[in-house]
Amino acid sequence: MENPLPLLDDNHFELVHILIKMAVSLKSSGSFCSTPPQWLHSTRDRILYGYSHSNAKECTCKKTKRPAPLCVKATSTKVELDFNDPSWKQKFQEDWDKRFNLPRITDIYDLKPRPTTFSLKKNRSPAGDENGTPMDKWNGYVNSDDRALLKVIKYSSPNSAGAECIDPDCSWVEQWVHRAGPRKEIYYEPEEVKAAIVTCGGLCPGLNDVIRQIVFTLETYGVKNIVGIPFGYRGFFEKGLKEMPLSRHLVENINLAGGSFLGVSRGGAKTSEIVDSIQARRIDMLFVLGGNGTHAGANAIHEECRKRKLKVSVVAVPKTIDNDILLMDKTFGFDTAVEEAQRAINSAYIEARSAYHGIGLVKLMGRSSGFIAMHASLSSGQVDVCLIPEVPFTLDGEYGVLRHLEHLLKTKGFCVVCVAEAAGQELLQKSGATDASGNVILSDIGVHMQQKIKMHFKDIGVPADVKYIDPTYMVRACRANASDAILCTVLGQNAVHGAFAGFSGITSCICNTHYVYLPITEVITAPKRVNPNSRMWHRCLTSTGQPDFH
Ligand SMILES: Nc1ncnc2c1ncn2[C@@H]1O[C@H](COP(=O)(O)OP(=O)(O)OP(=O)(O)O)[C@@H](O)[C@H]1O
Ligand SMILES: O=P(O)(O)OC[C@H]1O[C@](O)(CO)[C@@H](O)[C@@H]1O
Ligand SMILES: [Mg+2]
Repeated sequence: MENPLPLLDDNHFELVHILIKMAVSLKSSGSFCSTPPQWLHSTRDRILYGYSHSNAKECTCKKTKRPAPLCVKATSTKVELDFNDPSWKQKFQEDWDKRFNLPRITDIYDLKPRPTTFSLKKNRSPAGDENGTPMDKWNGYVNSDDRALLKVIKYSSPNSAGAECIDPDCSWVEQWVHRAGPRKEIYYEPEEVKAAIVTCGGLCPGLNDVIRQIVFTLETYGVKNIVGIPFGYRGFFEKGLKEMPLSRHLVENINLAGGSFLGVSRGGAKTSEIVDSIQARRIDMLFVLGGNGTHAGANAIHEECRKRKLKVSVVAVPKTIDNDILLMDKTFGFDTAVEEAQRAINSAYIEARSAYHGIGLVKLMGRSSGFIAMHASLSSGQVDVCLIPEVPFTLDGEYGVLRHLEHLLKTKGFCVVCVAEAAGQELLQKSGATDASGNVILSDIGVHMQQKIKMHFKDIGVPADVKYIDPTYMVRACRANASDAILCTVLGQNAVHGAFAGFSGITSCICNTHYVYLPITEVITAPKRVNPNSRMWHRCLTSTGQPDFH
């Protein structure tokens, strides 16, 4: 839903028709390699939406042979709607409910729930307090039918800024998702549970806060056997890596430092070996903290457990400074990364402001999206040019960035540029290299721009003092700030409530300011990217005052 296509006139219908056919043929060939359209529409009022995907198997598009951001294999969920059909909304909603229904262990097991052991009323047992008042008089539980609305804006036109529409009229359609939190009934005997926690991918502020809250909440339920898997998925099969027993006492202070108490790693996604290990270790609940790749891995583990009919709940918590996971307001660590990034921008500003014809250049992380660069530019208010991968730009020529920098030096005497690491990749030579997880290693746009700026001003005979700052790992190796610490606390606690409620293959996240569970399959179809038609990007442009660079 990030980048809805504009309404098309009849002249473009043929094009849309071809696009839809391509989508269908790609789908039927079982492989989707570019960011899939959530929907396409035309003046003939047809819609295709709701592609659901299983895990990435390969990272090159079979059809185009081009590398894909997150190469995925399409599965069978697809609905074609005819907007002339008066019941299209109902059909949409039925399909929506199916897609967002949470997978649970009772789908494969015939299990009876038991009353929860989670109670914040210390003097009462779940069966009732000493006076016989039953716990169900305590309104502290979430009803399994509770829902939160994923979207709350009613756009009256598809041309409204940032509009996310389903039909050509942009009709209001309710999109409900499942509310997170403790249930009155649970599907595990806490005393018998073995729970494991694993942190994968790159570092991210808040990992320790989430680990800590998961341990606290498990203990509140009465779980005694809690372990940490060291160094990501690798810890499941790498010989010599031993699981770490965890307790409230052990993790009490880990949130005071950045990093991961358990260690992280990339690569080594061997689902069957991981599930062999889960089986051998008799793990009942697995909490997986990570980004897009980790979620794809968690879903593969969940599917494999189902195939083997194992009673295991796999619950993910979305971690990434990049904020590039679909549907959710933000991932934990993002806020802190933005705050740190802002410090780098501030230093660049001070350097540039104090130099004669100073140009401060800051490169910020973000593997496939420009959220950190956009938000840090907005929060600092000191950036004159913000460049993100979602908005193409040119450096040279009349409308290029360099000409604008000339103008800024002339008019205000200095300037600050913030560039996202994935921006302008088309201007650079690609190495084709990938990291251990199969992620493309990006070419260095920061160094390239630094050289281009220096050369340009030398060529035109204008002095320019370029100061380049690449804060790299500094933005993610720090401890969580206050807002992330709260997010981590809630997401960690909810992850445990979700596992006890018997869900598996879900992620614990925040949508539209409410805490919810989403099926992992719905959040891994593609990386989330900045919508250049969103109000946020427009606000960033208002703040920087930059023109279009093409
Ligand atoms: N499609 C996939 N299926 C199964 N496992 C995967 C998949 N993609 C990645 N993984 C595994 O998930 C782990 C983390 O992946 P990755 O390195 O891409 O980090 P991430 O979770 O996306 O986080 P970050 O935001 O730091 O990049 C790795 O061990 C990787 O092998
Ligand atoms: O930790 P590594 O392998 O250097 O990866 C760096 C990447 O990880 C992230 O920090 C998180 O995905 C990206 O912003 C960055 O591109
Ligand atoms: Mg990733």
